[in-house]
Amino acid sequence: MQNINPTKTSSWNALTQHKNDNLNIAELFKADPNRFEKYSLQFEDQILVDYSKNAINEKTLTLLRQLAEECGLKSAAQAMFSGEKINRTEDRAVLHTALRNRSNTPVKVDGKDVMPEVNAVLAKMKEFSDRVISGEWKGYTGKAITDVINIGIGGSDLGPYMVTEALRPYKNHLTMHFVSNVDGTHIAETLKDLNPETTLVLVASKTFTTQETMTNAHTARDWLLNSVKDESAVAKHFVALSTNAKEVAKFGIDTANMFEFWDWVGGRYSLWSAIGLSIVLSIGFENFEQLLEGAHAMDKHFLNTPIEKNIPATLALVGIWNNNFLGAESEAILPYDQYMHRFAAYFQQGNMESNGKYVGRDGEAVSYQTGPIIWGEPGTNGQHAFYQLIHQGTKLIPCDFIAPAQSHNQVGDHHSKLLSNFFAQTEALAFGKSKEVVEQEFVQAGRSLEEVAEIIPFKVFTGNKPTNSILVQKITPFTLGALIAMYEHKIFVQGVIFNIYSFDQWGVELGKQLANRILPELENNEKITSHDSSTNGLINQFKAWR
Ligand SMILES: O=P(O)(O)OC[C@H]1O[C@](O)(CO)[C@@H](O)[C@@H]1O
Repeated sequence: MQNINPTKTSSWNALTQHKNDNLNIAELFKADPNRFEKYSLQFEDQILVDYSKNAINEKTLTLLRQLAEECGLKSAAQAMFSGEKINRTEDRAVLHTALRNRSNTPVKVDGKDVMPEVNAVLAKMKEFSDRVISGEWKGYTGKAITDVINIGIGGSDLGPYMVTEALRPYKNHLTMHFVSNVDGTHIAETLKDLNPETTLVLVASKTFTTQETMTNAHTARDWLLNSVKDESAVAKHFVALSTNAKEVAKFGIDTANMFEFWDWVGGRYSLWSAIGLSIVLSIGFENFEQLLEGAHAMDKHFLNTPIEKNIPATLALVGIWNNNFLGAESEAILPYDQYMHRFAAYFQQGNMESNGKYVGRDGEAVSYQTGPIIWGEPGTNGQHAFYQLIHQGTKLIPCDFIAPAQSHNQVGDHHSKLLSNFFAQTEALAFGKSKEVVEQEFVQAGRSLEEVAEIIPFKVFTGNKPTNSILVQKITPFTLGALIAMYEHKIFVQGVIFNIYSFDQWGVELGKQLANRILPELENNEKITSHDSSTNGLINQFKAWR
């Protein structure tokens, strides 16, 4: 991938000037009755992306598209899809798109087509999951599996957990559990009600060396062996999802029970790989295939659609406008769908671990903002918690509102009420409420303006808060796959323009290193003096109190 400092492009300069036009969303709507038609896009007649409620006009979009071109977006996308080693700092290709390459066209890494291996692992996942779901796979004492625990963290947890929750309406009889935290409470609370004879444990770890996961996996293994007291039981109750056969064997899992993936799958992009086995066990292989199909359809859209109609690219560019020119520091993802309650958490890792970088592709510190802070919660819960600040605070927080038109649970008028909130919020954020309207409302309520003069300012909403509305016909495996891929590509486009390496994560290493240094210091009662005074003080107080 090329090394292009975005701030040195002519479009960046022009965008900086254009910011001074101080676009106002309400005025833009007043001036153009066709704004929705112009600034909304449809995907396969199932996903509508309305980005019209942003402070953008034709000039903004033209300049942003020019920026993408000047930063080499097209060739970068080709490079990723064709297996070039765009993850330079780890010398790896980035091919989560190959995992869902339903067209099965060859994709080469170092001259070797990866598709036969991808298909072989998918076939193994199908065969295994069919046996577990049907009850043919028996535990050590001959009983069928009733519960599955996925032990993993980060990308080996967030993706599978988010998807199994989002697709709960498709799930079968198996009960899924996800254990990620090294806090013993997580595994203890999970194992408390489970029967080892009917529990299957998936140890999900790309590296198979992650402290949290390996600690939880050993605890689960001890729990099983305490109950059945025969090492051979492990083969019936433990499988590994990993790239590291050597460590899997060391742990005691037969590599026949290992579902492989490869170093060209980034952890936070791995739910499409063997890491998705918990998804397959939860909703069946055919539904998992639909998830892959949806993502593949979005991949093709991203790769082949001109930038004017390209959904991930458009969302990325509008995001850059808000982040780099209007000064927004964060972005909220707000699903109006209870099943999608982990969607924001999933893309917190997806986006922040990818684009939370301060060093550009030239090895120098960048002089501009890179990835935004991602946060969010499901719809109306957020309204009663943090929306106050989005509406009337001093910070600009662009929001993505996501909602299904059809609910999986048609309970009374719940869905109309939910969606009325979904529509109302973006309208309120964009258009606000002027002083005149506040006064009018008081007058209509029979109050005199003198009497209420003091409180009027507090009731004014300035509006002009940017939002995207993403309306999905129904959350199905296919549309969910497409939605996830849409956000993945948005992150990719932004990383290209930020001129950073989006697929490494060196920033998580220092904390891990220091924790490994501190761990032995906690194993005795000696006073610690090897750190700064704060860290020494905290460790010593911990030792006194434990
Ligand atoms: O799958 P593994 O190797 O256990 O890693 C888990 C997570 O840890 C990280 O490396 C960050 O600590 C993530 O990128 C990854 O998703």
